[in-house]
Amino acid sequence: MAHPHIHPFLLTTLKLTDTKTSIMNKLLSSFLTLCFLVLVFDTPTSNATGRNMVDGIFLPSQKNEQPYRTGYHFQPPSNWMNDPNGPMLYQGVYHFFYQYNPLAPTFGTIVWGHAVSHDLVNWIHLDPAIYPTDEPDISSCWSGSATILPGNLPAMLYTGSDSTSRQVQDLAWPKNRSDPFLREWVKSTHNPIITPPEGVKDDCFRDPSTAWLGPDGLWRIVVGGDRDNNGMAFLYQSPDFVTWTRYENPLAAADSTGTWECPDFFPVPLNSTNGLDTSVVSSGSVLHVMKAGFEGHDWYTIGTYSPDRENFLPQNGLSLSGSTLDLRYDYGNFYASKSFFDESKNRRVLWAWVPEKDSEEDDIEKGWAGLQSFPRALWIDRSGKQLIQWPVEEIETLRENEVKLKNKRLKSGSVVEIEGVTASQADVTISFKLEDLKEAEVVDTCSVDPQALCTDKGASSKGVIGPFGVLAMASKDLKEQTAIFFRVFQNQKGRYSVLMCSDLSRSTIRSTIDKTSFGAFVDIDPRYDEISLRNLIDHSIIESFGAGGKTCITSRVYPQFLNYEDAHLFAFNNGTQSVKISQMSAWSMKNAEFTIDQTVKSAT
Ligand SMILES: OC[C@H]1O[C@@](CO)(OC[C@@]2(OC[C@@]3(O[C@H]4O[C@H](CO)[C@@H](O)[C@H](O)[C@H]4O)O[C@H](CO)[C@@H](O)[C@@H]3O)O[C@H](CO)[C@@H](O)[C@@H]2O)[C@@H](O)[C@@H]1O
Repeated sequence: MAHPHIHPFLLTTLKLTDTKTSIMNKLLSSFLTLCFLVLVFDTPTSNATGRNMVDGIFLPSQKNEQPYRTGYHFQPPSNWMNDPNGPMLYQGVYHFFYQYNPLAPTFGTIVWGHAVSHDLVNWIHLDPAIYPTDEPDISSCWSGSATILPGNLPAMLYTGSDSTSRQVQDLAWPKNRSDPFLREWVKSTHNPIITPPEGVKDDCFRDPSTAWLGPDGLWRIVVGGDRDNNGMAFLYQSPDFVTWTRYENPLAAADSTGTWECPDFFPVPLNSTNGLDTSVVSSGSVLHVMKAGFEGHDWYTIGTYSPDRENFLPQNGLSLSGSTLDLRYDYGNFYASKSFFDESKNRRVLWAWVPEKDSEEDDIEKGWAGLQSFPRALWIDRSGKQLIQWPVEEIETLRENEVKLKNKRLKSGSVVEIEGVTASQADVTISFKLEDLKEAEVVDTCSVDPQALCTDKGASSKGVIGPFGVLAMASKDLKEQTAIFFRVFQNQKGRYSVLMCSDLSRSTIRSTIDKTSFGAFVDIDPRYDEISLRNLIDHSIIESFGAGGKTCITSRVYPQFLNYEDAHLFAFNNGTQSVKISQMSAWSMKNAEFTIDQTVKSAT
């Protein structure tokens, strides 16, 4: 089916009239809804999505038709998706919005896709919630965040790209608060509520955060941007959510990072895995996290926020910058993340965009691009120095057919198949016990880049203690394999370091794929701690969690073998010293349900 094109329509119409007539809004609204419905309901036979649909439920793709679509990671039925937006819990329903181009599997005019869930696992797709209608967002509705105001009123702040591509901040409200799915949204008549500050380029000012309420009763938000290429989180305050005043100093900044995208700022309690409402202030037992996206990664630092002085002091005293700060949520493909406080389970939940690593031509061919990470709970490590991330517990409802292993020695050079699991859609936890560390290879780990070390010493490069780990999404003959592994080093003073790698160099024999490997150190002492690894494998995505979520690496993989019954899973050890699998549990994962809301269906 030829996809209708929206851009000329939108742009010409708005340039000609440049007004806010309700007729035009209705026309645009109907047109966008129609485009969405046409695309969504084209899916049963469409090769673009590879999904069949019965009674509004997407069934797994025909075997081999769409090998890279996921079984339990969120994605829309088709087309382009990037950042997660405005996640929240409202009347017991989880809402997830996302940057979405309903018209093509490539970046374009962006609307807010919308889906709801009762468990963060199974999702109901709704019509797009926010889309270009008026001058303050006529070119696109970009990223933003939800805040639940007193009286249980959700407010959505987002970036509008106007007709001159100026980035402004806009506000939208639900049209009908008694609808728990909040299907329709209306824009504030005050839009734009914030315009770029003087000295900030029009296209370097975006992505408002969730607001927090200061002890003085004023709301605060941060907005990402830069001045002269120095990235920063501009800080604003408001008494009413409509009138916003900027503080002179940004809440955080770093030199030469370029524009900060999607800043997130939230409190974390010490010595607890719980989350906190965004308005809780720092105290002896509460610290704050500042996160920003730049240079293609999400960076964070932990520190103390003083609302009275209106400043944030990173605990390590360094500025938030890629060159000086080594804290990242994830060391693979994981960007533009956003968290929200889930009061039903007292936890903070994190989402992130996991971009494609194939070519744009490949995306056009498959009819879609972009995944979301599986929602992760996030809390501060006992050390107080870093965050821990772990898939939300609801994921366990998808597990079936557990396969276990205990006290299995992996001799040097061994490759052991883990049989009995659906290797293309699995949840695998494994713990390694090391016995003798004295012979660990000597490397000056302080001066070495872990990603470069992983690239240099991939899974096939023999070591002493490691590489050991798993080979996921592997073909039977191992010509294609993604190795997620550890390798232990010591420095001249005998201090041990554990390197975690995702070696993508042999993940596919296809040539159009970016096969850059990833790596990071894991902050554990292998003399006392076993080394654990969890992998969420889902066709073209592998989310890897080292040491209980201390180090996370998300990878995209596109093996050439097309029959997913041909995917295999192995444990391996390519070090000269043997290692022991103290325990392993692997589950096949059922498909999550992705359905279409009845109102969308009946509207056709
Ligand atoms: O949807 C807009 C919102 O998304 C954010 C954060 O993701 O801005 C993204 C941005 O560029 C999207 C774009 O790719 C470029 O940026 C990516 C990440 O920032 C890079 O990974 C990529 O290499 C860059 O090319 O995605 C398309 C294809 O990848 C490409 O055409 C886009 O440029 O959107 C803005 C407009 O393009 C640009 O300024 C941003 O970097 C968030 O900040 C927005 O609210």
